Amino acid sequence: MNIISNIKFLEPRVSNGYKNMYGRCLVVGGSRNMSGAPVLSGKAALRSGAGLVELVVPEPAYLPASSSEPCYMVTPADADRTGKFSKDSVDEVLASAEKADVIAVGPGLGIGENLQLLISELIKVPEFNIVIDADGINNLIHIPHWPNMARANIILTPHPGEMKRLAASISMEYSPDERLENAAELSLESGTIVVLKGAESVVAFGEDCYVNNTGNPGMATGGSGDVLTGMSAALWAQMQRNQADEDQLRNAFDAAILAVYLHGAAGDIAEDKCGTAAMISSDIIEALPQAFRTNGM
Ligand SMILES: NC(=O)C1=CN([C@@H]2O[C@H](COP(=O)(O)OP(=O)(O)OC[C@H]3O[C@@H](n4cnc5c(N)ncnc54)[C@H](O)[C@@H]3O)[C@@H](O)[C@H]2O)[C@@H](O)CC1
Ligand SMILES: Nc1ncnc2c1ncn2[C@@H]1O[C@H](COP(=O)(O)OP(=O)(O)O)[C@@H](O)[C@H]1O
Repeated sequence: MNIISNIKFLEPRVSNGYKNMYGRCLVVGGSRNMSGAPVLSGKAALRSGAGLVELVVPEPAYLPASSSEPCYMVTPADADRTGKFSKDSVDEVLASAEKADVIAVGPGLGIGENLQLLISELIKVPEFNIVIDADGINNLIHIPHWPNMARANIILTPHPGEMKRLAASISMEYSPDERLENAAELSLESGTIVVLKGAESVVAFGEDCYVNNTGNPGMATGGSGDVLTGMSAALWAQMQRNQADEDQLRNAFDAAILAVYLHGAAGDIAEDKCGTAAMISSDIIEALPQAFRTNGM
């Protein structure tokens, strides 16, 4: 195991920079009763510097998502009777995905066969860079032999409950107390970057592991993982644009480390302002500008 402590920050923007230089992020998520989750991811992606952010959500989530923030674009897609993405929506989502530098999939998606089809179509595409979180993970585990099927570059961001399910899906031993070992093994077995969330989140790229020291228990509130998802996508989009390095998984690793660090730093700023009990996920997004500025970005 190699413990990594180096954090790569974003390069300063060039004076003649324009939005396309800073990456286009797509958030694929939402359902009738979880329209807030992709909104949190989309807002966090904007506040983390993505040049363009698009949300694609099933039709019942379109109005709440589009009225929550004017700075991202929202595309409605076909929904089934339960208010989740339908089978017909898969091609609509793929059309948006082809335009994106990084795709974040999962927040508020729900679980079902159509969603498993959607995820399997996304992970098959070698050119795609994908952050898979929340119900993205809860669907991924139902796709037989998913690590063999995956050709895209992938960051997985499980909380400990999701980590346990991911481990079971590939017949991997799981022990809640061995966080570094679990994250490293899942990364090696699946060829993905793994962010195992919780106090002292672990980011693993095979045997290379980073252990985070920012954040606090006030972040144990609904939606704070959705914020991290949007941040990871935005930082990855900017890092791939700013580096000649073609190794997308290395870029993804650097982006995931920076995202986890800044997410915790913003959580600490929100805690100073609100306290641990009263803070909510939106407070973490509000604290992002200060977290970026404190770190010279
Ligand atoms: N405003 C919204 O629309 C929100 C939507 N959300 C969405 O709700 C969906 C379900 O996410 P959940 O995480 O609630 O559901 P999950 O079913 O993934 O997780 C809940 C279960 O997992 C286990 N678990 C969760 N966190 C754990 C931890 N830290 N340690 C150990 N076990 C743990 C527990 O057994 C728990 O009952 C996702 O799509 C998510 O994006 C949530 O993020 C909350 C906010
Ligand atoms: N005690 C804690 N200390 C530091 N960070 C925490 C703590 N509790 C939760 N977090 C962070 O908050 C986020 C919670 O994510 P997650 O469990 O996916 O929530 P949700 O599904 O509601 O969005 C993770 O990034 C996690 O690392």
